[in-house]
Amino acid sequence: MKMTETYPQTTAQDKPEADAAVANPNVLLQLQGLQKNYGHVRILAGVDFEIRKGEFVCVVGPSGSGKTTLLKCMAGLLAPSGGQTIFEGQPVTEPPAKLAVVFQDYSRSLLPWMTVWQNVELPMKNKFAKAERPARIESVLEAVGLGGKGNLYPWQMSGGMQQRAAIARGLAYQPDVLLMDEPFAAVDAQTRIELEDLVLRVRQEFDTTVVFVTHDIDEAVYLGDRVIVLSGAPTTSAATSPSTYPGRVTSATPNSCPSTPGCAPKYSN
Ligand SMILES: Nc1ncnc2c1ncn2[C@@H]1O[C@H](COP(=O)(O)OP(=O)(O)OP(=O)(O)O)[C@@H](O)[C@H]1O
Repeated sequence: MKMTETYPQTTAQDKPEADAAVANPNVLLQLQGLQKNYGHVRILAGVDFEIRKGEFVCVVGPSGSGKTTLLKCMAGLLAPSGGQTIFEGQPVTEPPAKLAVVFQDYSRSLLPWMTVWQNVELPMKNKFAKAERPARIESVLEAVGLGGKGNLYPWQMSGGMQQRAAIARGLAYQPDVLLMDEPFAAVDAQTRIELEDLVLRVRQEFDTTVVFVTHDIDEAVYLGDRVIVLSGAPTTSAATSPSTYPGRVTSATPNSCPSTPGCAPKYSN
């Protein structure tokens, strides 16, 4: 992707926290005072939090609070106006190769002239040898309930099936972190429930770190090991809490959260 915005220049001396992220190998993503203005309008006014390996973290906030903006900055798709995102110890200045995004609008994220199989295979071409791909594609399609449907085109499938295909594409690539931007906002209530459970299941199966943006607090509490609450714009990370959903099985270590600085409940405004 061609980046059209210029990233603020920083030096190693400006960001001692980046070194801290390198020093703590469990920290995968770190947002440090992330700011974003559109023209003179400030949307993100300094957002700070960190994501550890294996966590499923939901980011929740009201409409217009800048959730999509935040996710795009994290993904390197949008340059912040200030602050930075550190991914695996490096400042994000372009989309990192080990990061995948699933967007809300599945109808525009899958390429309509390619079959589901081809859509899933596309990003894998830069990472996996040709011989490795079929088994992996079959396994992720099976995991998302699209086993045997690889020959269908997106326009031959329901909205829920298309979003399953988009999730499969994100997983097949085997990213270190999967960012999901309100991925179920456009599907019906029944499909949404199925897809929520699907995401929890495949997250366990593929041991993926997930950052899931939603405006739905119930969905955030149901899915997340941890929920980060954004204030309204100009937005800060208003609170971070461990989820208390009973019976939660995770591959991460959320119980350690309350005793660690980034996880402790935090009120910054
Ligand atoms: N490219 C842009 N140029 C100018 N303003 C923008 C741009 N993108 C988003 N905005 C504005 O920034 C604010 C935050 O938008 P954003 O889509 O990030 O919020 P959101 O929390 O994801 O909203 P929603 O939950 O409704 O999807 C909104 O007021 C929006 O109109």
